[in-house]
Amino acid sequence: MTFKFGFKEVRTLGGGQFSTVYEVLDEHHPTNSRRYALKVVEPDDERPPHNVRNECAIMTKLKQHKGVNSYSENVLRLIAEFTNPLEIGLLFPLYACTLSDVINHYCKRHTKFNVDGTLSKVTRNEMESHDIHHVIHHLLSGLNFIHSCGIIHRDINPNNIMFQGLDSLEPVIIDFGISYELPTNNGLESPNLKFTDIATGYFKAPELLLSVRNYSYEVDIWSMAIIIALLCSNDGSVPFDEDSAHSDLALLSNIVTVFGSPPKDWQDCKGSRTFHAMNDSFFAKKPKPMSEILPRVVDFDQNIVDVFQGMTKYPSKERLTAKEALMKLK
Ligand SMILES: Nc1ncnc2c1ncn2[C@@H]1O[C@H](COP(=O)(O)OP(=O)(O)OP(=O)(O)O)[C@@H](O)[C@H]1O
Repeated sequence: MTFKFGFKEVRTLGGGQFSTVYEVLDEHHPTNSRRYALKVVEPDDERPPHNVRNECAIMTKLKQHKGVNSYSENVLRLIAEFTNPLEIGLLFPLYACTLSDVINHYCKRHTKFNVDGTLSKVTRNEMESHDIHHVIHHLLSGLNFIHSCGIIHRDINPNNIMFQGLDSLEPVIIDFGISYELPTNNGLESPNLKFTDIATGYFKAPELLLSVRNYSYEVDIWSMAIIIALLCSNDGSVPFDEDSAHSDLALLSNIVTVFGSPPKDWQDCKGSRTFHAMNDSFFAKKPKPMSEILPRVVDFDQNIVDVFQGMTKYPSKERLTAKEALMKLK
C-alpha cells in the first residue's frame, strides 16, 4: 500500500499530462474513515500554462473570498496543501462522477423501427427539462463566483465538472490548473499576451482559435454555452463534428456552420491575419435554428434559449456575463 503526505492511496481516479489524482484515506486520523481526492503534481515537470503553485494560490484566493457570497457550493474547495522536495499535493473533497458520466447516464439507447422495416439504435437524452435548468443555473452560479474573484477558469469542460453521484444534480467546477488570476496571473502572463493553448477541444472560444491573446472572462462564457448545448441536445453530444475536437481550423469552420458567420468587423480579431485572410465563403453562413442546437428545451424553456444566444455572441464584449446570464435564467 502506498502512502503520500500521510494519506493512504485507495485507487487512482484520473489525472492529466502533469498530475495524478488519487482517492485516499487520512492516516493522520485513522478513526476518520472519510475518503478524499489528492491531486499530486511534480512542479518541475510542468509546462506553462500548467502551474500547480499558481493553482494553489488561486484556490486559496477562492477560499478566502470576502464578497457578498463568500463561498459557492458549485466550486471545488481546497482542504489543504502539502509539499515535499519533489511534489505538491492538493487535498479536495471526493466526488463520484463527472458531467460526462452524468450525461451518459441520462442518454439511453433505444431501438428504432425504420420505415423500410430495418432496426437501428438511437440515443435519447432523458434528462428532464427542469433538471437541465437546475444544473445550468448552478453551473452559472459557480462560474459567477469564480469570475467575481477575478479568476478566468480557462478549462471549462465536462471532465472538469463533478457531482456527488449520478443522480445528484449539484455540479461542482474543478481544476484550476491553468486558471488565470487578473490582472497578471501573479506575474506569470501579461494581460495582452495570455497563452492561447487553453480550454479543451469543442469548448474553445472562437477568438482563441484565431490566436487572440488579450481575451478575458468571456472565453469561459463560451465554453459554458457549449456545455449548455451538450445538456440540451437530443443525444448528449455537442453540435460540432467529432473530428473538430482535434483541429482548430475544423472547429472554427464548425462554429461558423452552427452559429453563422462572424461579423466582418469582429473587434476581438481585428489584429488576426488568419481572420482577415478568410475568404468570402466564411462570411455567408446563416446560423442554425435553435431547435437544432437546443432541441431538449426549445419548446419548454425560452430563458435557456435566450441565455445561450447571449453567451454565444462572436464579439466577446457583447456576450452575457455569468451574473447577467444567471439573472436572465431565473
Ligand atoms: N475532487 C475530486 N474527486 C474525484 N475525482 C476527481 C477530483 N478531482 C479530480 N478528479 C478526477 O481526476 C481528473 C483529473 O483532475 P484535474 O482535472 O484536476 O487534473 P488535471 O491534471 O488538470 O487534468 P487535465 O489535464 O485532464 O485537465 C478529473 O477529470 C476527475 O476524473
